Amino acid sequence: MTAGVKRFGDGGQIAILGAGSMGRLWAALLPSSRCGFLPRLDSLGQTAERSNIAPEDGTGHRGSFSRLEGTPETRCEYVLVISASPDTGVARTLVNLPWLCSAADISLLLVTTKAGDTLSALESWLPYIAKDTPVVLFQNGLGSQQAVTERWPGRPILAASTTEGANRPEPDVLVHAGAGDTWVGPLTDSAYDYTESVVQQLAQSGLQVHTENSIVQRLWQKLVVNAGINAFTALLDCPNGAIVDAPLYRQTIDGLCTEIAALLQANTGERTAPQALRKRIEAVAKSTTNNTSSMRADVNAGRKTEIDFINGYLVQCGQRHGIATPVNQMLVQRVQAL
Ligand SMILES: NC(=O)C1=CN([C@@H]2O[C@H](COP(=O)(O)OP(=O)(O)OC[C@H]3O[C@@H](n4cnc5c(N)ncnc54)[C@H](OP(=O)(O)O)[C@@H]3O)[C@@H](O)[C@H]2O)C=CC1
Ligand SMILES: CC(C)(CO)C(=O)C(=O)O
Repeated sequence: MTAGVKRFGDGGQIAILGAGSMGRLWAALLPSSRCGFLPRLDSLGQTAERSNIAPEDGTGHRGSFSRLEGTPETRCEYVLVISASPDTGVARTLVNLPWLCSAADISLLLVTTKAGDTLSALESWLPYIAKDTPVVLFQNGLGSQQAVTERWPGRPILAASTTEGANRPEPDVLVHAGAGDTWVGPLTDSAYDYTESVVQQLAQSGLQVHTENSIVQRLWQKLVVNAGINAFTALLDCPNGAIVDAPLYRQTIDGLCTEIAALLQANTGERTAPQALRKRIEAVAKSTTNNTSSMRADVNAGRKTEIDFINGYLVQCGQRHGIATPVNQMLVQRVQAL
């Protein structure tokens, strides 16, 4: 592996695939002259059929995106509400960014779809994007990242793990609800040389962005917390802090942490006692006591949850390593039944 820092077109476009809460947050804070959203190609089927032009078979270097030729540029407008800083109070800014009609000039791709949508969203766009364009995956949980790197092992693919919090109380309002940290690191071999440059570019947002060469380890740390909080909040329909007193949680958390400790060791080599994991989960539940978790929000809005990439991923790991995961299985089944 070479140790150099790869420069890539700093003047190129930063394209965001997934114009939801996370995508809109980064888009609003990165330099606006360089940012735009990639539309859903599935919703543009008619345009694609009419143009009748196929992508350059996997070379991705064609420099233009024929499918959307003739499509007028449309804009995505929303209000960014920053309630993250107790010092500055609430600030509002109008954001107006393009839906991109061309993939020609993309020098960095941020993927902010939900975990379950990531592979198909990338399947539709990557054939048009240059093969040396770094792709940063922002999904929570694990499993979707591996699916992407197995599908495109030669591309520079990175992952981000973030504790930023964003939500959309209304379609055209994006609330930056909690300032946090974002760690970015390489998943594929060719991504190593891009990491510093990607971190520098993301840091232009003003958010705290750090290089993390052990990004999978970092994703596991977040997975542990999500596995111990999200499903309980969805099943109990309560804010994060309320789970710790609920009988369902109190009766199953030690069993859950025993499963996670064994899986953590089998997958990453990290040895952490189940009690320490429980402490970590409860510290986050208490520090985010009034939060509605993403899974509770998804269930209440009738959306598909990310359970398959959180407790469901742990069940799959258990099957691979011969580790029993009855509590994780119970949580997956019960959330799926909601
Ligand atoms: N929000 C947060 O605070 C945090 C989120 N994360 C993680 O970030 C990821 C995104 O979360 P979040 O932003 O909240 O989710 P959202 O549901 O708000 O956004 C996902 C977006 O992806 C779009 N999308 C889905 N499929 C496609 C496709 N094929 N092509 C183009 N766009 C597509 C959706 O479009 P449509 O609206 O049309 O369905 C939606 O706008 C998740 O994995 C989440 O766990 C991590 C930390 C914090
Ligand atoms: C840490 C936690 C539980 C905060 O709400 C989260 O990441 C989520 O809701 O998905």
